[in-house]
Amino acid sequence: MVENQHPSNLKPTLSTSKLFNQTKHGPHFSLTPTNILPQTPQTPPNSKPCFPSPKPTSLSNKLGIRGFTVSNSVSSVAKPVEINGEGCSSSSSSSNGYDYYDAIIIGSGMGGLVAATQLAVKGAKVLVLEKYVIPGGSSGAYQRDGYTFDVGSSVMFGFSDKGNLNLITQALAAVGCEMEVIPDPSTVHFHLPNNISVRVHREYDDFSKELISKFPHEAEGINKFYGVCWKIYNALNSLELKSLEEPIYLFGQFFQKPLECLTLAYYLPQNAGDIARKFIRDPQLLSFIDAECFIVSTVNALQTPMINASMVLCDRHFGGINYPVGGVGGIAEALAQGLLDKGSNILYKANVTSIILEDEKAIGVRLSDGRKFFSKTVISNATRWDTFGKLLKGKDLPKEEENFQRVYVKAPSFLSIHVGVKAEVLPPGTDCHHFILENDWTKLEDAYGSIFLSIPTTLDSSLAPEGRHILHIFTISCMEDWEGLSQKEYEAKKELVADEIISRLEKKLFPGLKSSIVFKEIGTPKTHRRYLARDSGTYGPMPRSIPKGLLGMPFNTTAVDGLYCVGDSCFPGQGVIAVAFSGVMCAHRVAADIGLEKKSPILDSALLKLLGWFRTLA
Ligand SMILES: NC(=O)c1ccc[n+]([C@@H]2O[C@H](COP(=O)([O-])OP(=O)(O)OC[C@H]3O[C@@H](n4cnc5c(N)ncnc54)[C@H](O)[C@@H]3O)[C@@H](O)[C@H]2O)c1
Ligand SMILES: CC(C)=CCC/C(C)=C/C=C/C(C)=C/C=C/C(C)=C/C=C/C=C(C)/C=C/C=C(C)/C=C/C=C(\C)CCC=C(C)C
Repeated sequence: MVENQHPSNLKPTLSTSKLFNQTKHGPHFSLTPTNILPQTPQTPPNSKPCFPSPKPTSLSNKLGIRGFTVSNSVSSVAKPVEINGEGCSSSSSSSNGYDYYDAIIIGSGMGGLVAATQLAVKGAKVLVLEKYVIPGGSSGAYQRDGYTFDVGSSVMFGFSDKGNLNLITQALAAVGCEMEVIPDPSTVHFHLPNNISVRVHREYDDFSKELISKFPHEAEGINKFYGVCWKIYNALNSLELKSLEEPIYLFGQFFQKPLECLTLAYYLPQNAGDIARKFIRDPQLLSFIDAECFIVSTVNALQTPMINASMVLCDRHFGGINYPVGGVGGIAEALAQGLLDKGSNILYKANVTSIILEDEKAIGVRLSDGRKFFSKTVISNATRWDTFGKLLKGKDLPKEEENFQRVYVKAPSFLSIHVGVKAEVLPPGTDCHHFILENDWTKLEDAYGSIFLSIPTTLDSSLAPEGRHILHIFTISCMEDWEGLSQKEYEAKKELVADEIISRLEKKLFPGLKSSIVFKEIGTPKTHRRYLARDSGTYGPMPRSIPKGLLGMPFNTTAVDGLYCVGDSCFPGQGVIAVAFSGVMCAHRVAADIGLEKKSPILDSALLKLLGWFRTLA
C-alpha cells in the first residue's frame, strides 16, 4: 500500500505571481500510519483546464479528463487581515490594502463549492478555505498506482442536459464549464433476500416492467406509488430552484406555478413509507422500497421524506445517472478552477478552527495557524454539529440548533474499501452499481448489514490501468467500533473486517474475487473523520425517529447573524445533488443579504419567522 505523500510534494500549477506564500505554515494535519485515505492528487498528462471563453460554444469548455492541479496557496492576490483581538473594523477593508470578502466559505465540499461559484458569478468576492489539499470533500478523488478512486460513491444525479434539476450541469455551466459524461444504463442492481434481483434500468418502463414481473400481484400498487413520485418530481422539475428562504422568489413561484407549489407544500411533511403503504401490501415489496430509500438516505422508507424519495426515484429515469469522464473528483476540480476564473479565491491546507463574532455577528474566521480572514458573511460547509459544536465552541447552542439536534442525529460512518482487480473476475455486462443484502431484510440498516458496490471502470476504463477494474466497496460502520485500539489492533481489525466483506461479495457476486485483487486500501470511520472533517465521520444527518418529511430540516440562515450553513445538514439533506441545491439556495439568500439580489426586509423577517415556526412542528 502506498503511504501518504507529504502535501508539500504537490506542485502548484498557477503562475507564481499569483501565489500567496504559505510555506512557513506547513501542513495542518499530521500524517500517521493510521491514515488510509490520503489523497495525492496528480494531474493526468492529457488534462485540460476549464477556462471560460468570452463567447462559449457548446464544446469550447468541454473537460476531457480532470483539468485542474492542486495549489496549496491562495491563488490570487489575497492577504490575510492581521488584526489583534477578535474584532474587525472598517480599516480591515481593501482601503488599507487588505482583502475583505463578501463571503468566506469554510470547506470545499460540493455544497460549499456550488455556493461559492454561484456567489462569484453574481459578482461577489469569495474566499473558500479548505482544510485538506484538494477540493470536493466526500465528492473528491485520489490517485494511486494508476487508479483514480472516487472518495465517495459514484452515483451521480443532476448531470443531464435537460430539465431544471440537473443542478451539477448547471453549477458547472455557471462558471463556463461542461464535462463529458457517460450515461449509465442502470442506476443500481439490487441483490436482495430470497434471491430477489432487480435492475433499475435507465428507462422507467423497463424498470417498472421488471419490478412488476417480480411482484405481479402488486402491479397496481407499483404504478400508483411510483405515479405519486412522478407527480412530485414533475412539480419540482417545473420550478426555477432558488432559496426557499427568499420571499420575493418564493411568492413569485407560487404565483407562476400555484398547483406545483401546492403539491410540494402538501408532500413536504410526508414520508415515502406512508405513501407506499397506501397502495402496497406485500411486505417484501415494502422492504424493496425501504432498500430503494435506504441507499440514498441511510434510513428506511418510513423515515425518508417523500420529496427526496421522488427526486431520486424519478431523476434516475428522467435525466438518468451520468458518470463524468475522468471521475467524480473532476467536478469539484472544475468548480474550483471556475471560482478562480471568476476572480475569487480558494486556499487549501486552511483549517478553520473558529468563527469570529463581533456583537454576536459572524465577521470572519481564524485558522489553526493563527491567520484570520474577514468578510461580510461566513458560510459553513462543515456539518452543523461541527459548526456549532467546534467552530462556535463556548457559545450557547441556539434554540434552532437544539431543535435540529432534537429531530436529527448523525448517521453512522462507513467502512470503505477501494480495490483494483484483474478485469477477468467481472462477468461481461456487469453493472456499475450494486446493492447487496443477502439473507435478512431486518439487517438493512445494521452496521455491516448490507454492501454498496460501485465499479466505475465499467463506464470509464481510463480510471484504472489496462486489464484492471476498480471496485469501491462500502458498508455502514460506526466510530465506536474503531476507538480504543492500539495501532496494531486497528490495522489487524481493518484487514479482518474488509476480508469478511470481500468474502461475502465473492460468494454472492464474483467467484475468485479475493485472488484477483492487486491493490487494496481500507478507510474506516476514523479516516472519514480525519480527511473529511466530519464529526464521528458521519455520512450526514438522519432523523432520530419518524420525521415530518422535510419540515424539520433547516435551510441556510442560522440564529447567528451573518452565519449561514450549506451542505448535507441543511435542506434537503444527504446526497451530492441535494447539497448542490443547498449551495444554490444559500448563494441566493446570501446574495440578497449583501445586496446582490432583490430583497424585502419586511417580507424576509415574516417568512423567516414562519419557516422557523414550521420547523418547531417537526
Ligand atoms: N453521489 C454520491 O453517491 C455521493 C458521493 C460522495 C458524497 N456524497 C454526498 O455528499 C454529501 C456531503 O457534501 P457536503 O458538501 O455537505 O460536504 P463534504 O463533507 O463533502 O465537504 C465538506 C468539506 O469541508 C471541509 N471542512 C470541514 N470543516 C472544515 C474546517 N473547519 N476548515 C476547513 N475546511 C473544512 C472538509 O475538508 C470537506 O472538504 C454527503 O451527504 C453525501 O451524501 C454523495
Ligand atoms: C417553503 C415552504 C415551507 C413551502 C413551499 C413549497 C415549495 C415550493 C417547496 C419546494 C421544495 C423544493 C424545491 C424541494 C427540493 C428538493 C430537492 C431538490 C431534493 C433533492 C434531494 C436529493 C437527494 C435526496 C439525493 C440523494 C442522493 C444520494 C444520497 C446518492 C447517493 C447514493 C449512494 C451513496 C448509494 C448508492 C450507491 C450504490 C453503490 C448502490
